[in-house]
Parts: sequence; structure tokens; C-alpha cells
Amino acid sequence: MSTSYADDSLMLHTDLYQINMAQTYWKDGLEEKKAVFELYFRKLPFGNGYAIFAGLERVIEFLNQFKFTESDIEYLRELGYEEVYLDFLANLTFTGTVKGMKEGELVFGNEPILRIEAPLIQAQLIETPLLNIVNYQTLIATKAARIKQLIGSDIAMEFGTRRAQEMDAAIWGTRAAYLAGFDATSNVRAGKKFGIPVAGTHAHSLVQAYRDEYTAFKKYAASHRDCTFLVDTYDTLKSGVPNAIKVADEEKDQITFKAIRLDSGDLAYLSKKARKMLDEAGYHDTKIAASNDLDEKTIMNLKSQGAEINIWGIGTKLITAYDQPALGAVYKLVSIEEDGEMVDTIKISANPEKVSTPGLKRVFRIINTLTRKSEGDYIAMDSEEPNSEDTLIMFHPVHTYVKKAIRTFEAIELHQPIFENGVCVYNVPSLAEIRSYVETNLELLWDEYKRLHMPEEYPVDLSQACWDNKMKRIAEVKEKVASRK
Ligand SMILES: Nc1ncnc2c1ncn2[C@@H]1O[C@H](COP(=O)(O)OP(=O)(O)OP(=O)(O)O)[C@@H](O)[C@H]1O
Ligand SMILES: O=P(O)(O)OC[C@H]1O[C@H](OP(=O)(O)OP(=O)(O)O)[C@H](O)[C@@H]1O
Ligand SMILES: O=C(O)c1cccnc1
Repeated sequence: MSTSYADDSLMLHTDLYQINMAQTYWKDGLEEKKAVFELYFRKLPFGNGYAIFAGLERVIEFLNQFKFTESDIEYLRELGYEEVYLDFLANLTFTGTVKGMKEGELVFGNEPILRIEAPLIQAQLIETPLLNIVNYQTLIATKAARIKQLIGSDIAMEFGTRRAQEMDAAIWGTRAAYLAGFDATSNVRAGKKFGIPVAGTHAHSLVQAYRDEYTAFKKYAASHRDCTFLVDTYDTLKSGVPNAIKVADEEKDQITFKAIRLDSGDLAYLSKKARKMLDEAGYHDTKIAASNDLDEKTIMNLKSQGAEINIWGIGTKLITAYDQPALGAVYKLVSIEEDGEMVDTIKISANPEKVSTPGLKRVFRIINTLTRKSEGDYIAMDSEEPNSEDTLIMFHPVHTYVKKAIRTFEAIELHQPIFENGVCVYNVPSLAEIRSYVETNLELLWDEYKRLHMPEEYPVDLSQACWDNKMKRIAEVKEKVASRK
């Protein structure tokens, strides 16, 4: 049996090693030592050309409630932590400064999505929950954006709750899908919690319960104005569609025959045949919904076969990010206080793509003022002002010979102040605002970056100063290592 606590919190929703590292720092008298961490992923998911950042609202909620409760401390006491350390933890509040992208921002590999400046202990304790939130929600938002991009003005319904990795994933996943362009969800709690439109049809069990399709549709029609009938329980074309039309004819003035739903068989073939039958019966406005393990690949396939489907119900493959179940965002230390000064830190790897970029940085989206399209993102040191430069040189951070010079540009800073010294200073936008932000942002990208298959690589470049700083730190580390030999 699990135990419920009246004062439950998410403070222990972290890895034990964070609490152990915090203990080391605290014991060493480092509770005020400042650190700067950045949260970013390296590789875009699903082979997509962009990702949609989601999760900020929950990150803010978490940081606003950053406080160990009595039962948290009691549990840590049971684990054997010493009393003086527990006293310190019990009094800990979040005093850090956070900058980051807006929710719904288009994000790319290797650019800091969130930047946390805080006492090392605090910054360390929040690593795991922040990654947990951002990794999942960003992944689902990106998957949803791929699907919505493909279906355009067709309706996308999120049906995944029964298949989601538990309840939190269903709720926050459907929010991520909605902000990235989905139109509705079947999850009623998500409707109540976030104001997402809820919608739904009926299950095969309705037909099975009445043991007869005609009766089931008739009874449904007697209790609902808007009707979508699931027509594939017995035989879609011989029984399902004819029964739906018969009931609609009989109940003409009582119901709106919104749609039929197909959930098995050859969806292209059945939808074309069903469309013809509905049209012949005069139901030109009745739509055809489809479900059954759909994702962007199947939908593209169905579209290429001329499927007559205008409502797509998508569950398992969206909510579980079936073809890539993790984003892989990381949280890296980029600067640390030493003798009262901040010094930049680096993590070296044999793989040049994995070498971290040291120092406090800002991210700019470089908009070409002639085309109003984005030329790429530009990561600069905190003190740099790209807008004051006449010509911006953008070069690939690994293959540096790949470069371009841009003269007509506007550099839009992507990081917003989120927390200042522990106080949230960010005006959290509504979901509707986030949705339209995603839409207008996608307009900034050339189509080559947006195609679903093998998109062009969107440039995420370092300023010269940022690149020089990185090279300097690499040289320093190499020298240090060499002198130890
Ligand atoms: N015309 C089509 N072209 C490509 N894929 C299709 C087409 N029609 C259906 N599909 C997809 O093929 C898969 C069919 O899966 P499956 O064989 O499990 O379903 P089924 O037998 O039709 O129904 P059931 O769910 O009852 O098993 C689904 O993912 C479905 O979305
Ligand atoms: O296929 P997904 O993308 O995961 O979408 C959700 C699925 O959930 C339902 O099936 P289920 O067999 O659970 O119940 P049903 O009896 O209502 O069909 C529905 O019919 C969809 O097929
Ligand atoms: O409303 C529906 O049709 C629905 C809801 C959840 C899962 N599958 C279908």
C-alpha cells in the first residue's frame, strides 16, 4: 500500500544523488556558492527540423512551491540524514534567477532553453524535476506539431489517456499536444484543468451492450443532440454506415449527424466508400473520423491514398511518443563561483558535438528583415548585443568553414526573465496565447526546415566571442590534464 501525506510535495521528486551532493556542499560550507546551469537537448526528436518547448508552466509551479514539507523531512530522517542537515533543508527556499524560452517557442539542439543561476545546492536539487517536466512535454508537443502540420485544417483529437504512461503523462501530454495545435482532447480532467475543448464519440461496448447496432445508435441519438456513430463493430459498409444513415434519417430533427468513426480495416478504402454512401444519402456535412494506432506516417500514407477522413483521433503513438520515447535534454553546469568570482566551466567529450559551451549566454533568433524569415539562432555571451553589429557572421559551431554574413537582420532575444532572486516575474500566458505563438513562430521558418522527412538542418551558431571562450576553456582543460601526466 502506498502512503498518502496531507502535506505531500514534489520536493523529493528528485534523484537521491542530488540530495547527497547537496549534503556534500552544505557540509563543506558552500550553501551560498553560486552556480549557473543550462538545460538543453542535443538532438531533435523524430528526425524533425524543430522542437516545440513545453513545460514552463509546470516548472514555474514547481519552483514556486519549492519547500520541503514536514513529511519530506521526516522521510529523509528515516533515510539517516543528520539532524543539522535536515534543519538546513527544512529552511531552504528557492532564491535563484531563471531565464528561459517562452512556452511554445521553437527550439533546436544545443541551445539553452532554461538558464538557472542559483546557489549550487538549489540549482542541483531542481535538476531532475526540471528535466522530467521539460523532456516529456517538449517531446509530446513536438510530436503533436508534426501531426498537426500534416493534417492542416482537419481536426486532431487527442485520445491517448488509456495508453499513456500513467495519469500525469495523460494530463500534461494532452496539454502539450493542444498547445502545439491539436484541437481537442477526450480527457475530461484536462478540459476542467486547462480549458482544453473536450470531445468524443462512443466505444464498441455501446453497440455490444445493446447487442444490435441500430438500437445502440437509436438509443444514443435519444440521449444526445450531437451524434458521431462508431460504424465498424460488425461490418462497416454493410451494417455500420447503413445503420448510422437510417437512424439519422429517422431522427433528422432531433439530432445533428456530426460524423461516423472508423476504427479498423483499410481506412482509406472504407472512408472513400463511406463518403460516397453519406453523400448519396444527402449527408454532405457529416464528417468521417478515423482512429487505430495512427501517427504522422500512417496519416501521410492515408492522405496519399486519397482517404476521405477529416477528423483524426490519435492516442497511443502520440501520448507515448511511440517511435522516440525520450528527448534526452540535459542540465549542465556552465559557470561556478570561485573565490568570489564566476568562472566558466566546460564538460569535454571525445565527440565534439557533446562538448558543452561554457559561460553565461543568451540566445537570439536572427530574422532577415527582407524576407521576415529566420536565418538561424545565434548564441552569444551575456554581454554581447548582436543588434548593434552591422554585419553578423554566422558560422557552424563544429564545421566552422560553413558560414554566412547577414546585413539586414533583427536579432530577437529568446530568453525571458522567469524568476528573479526567487520571485516569479513572468506573466504566464494563456494556453490560447501559447497556441497562437506556436503558429506565428512556425511562419518564421522556411519550409525546408519544416518538412517531416529529412528536413534541412536549422543553423544554431555560436558568436565569435562564445566560440573563442569555448576554445580557451578546452585549451585550459587540456593543459591541466597534460600537466598531471
Ligand atoms: N489504407 C491504409 N494504409 C495504411 N495504413 C492503414 C490503412 N488502413 C489502416 N491502416 C493502419 O494499419 C494498421 C492496421 O492495424 P491492425 O491490423 O491492427 O488493425 P485492424 O485489423 O484493421 O483492426 P483491429 O484494431 O480490429 O485489429 C493501423 O495502424 C491502421 O491505422
Ligand atoms: O489507437 P489509438 O491511437 O491508441 O487511439 C485510441 C484507441 O482507443 C480506442 O480503442 P480501444 O480498443 O481501447 O477501445 P474501443 O472499444 O473504444 O475501440 C479507440 O477506438 C482507439 O482505437
Ligand atoms: O471519443 C472517442 O472516440 C475515443 C476516446 C478515447 C479513445 N478512443 C476513442
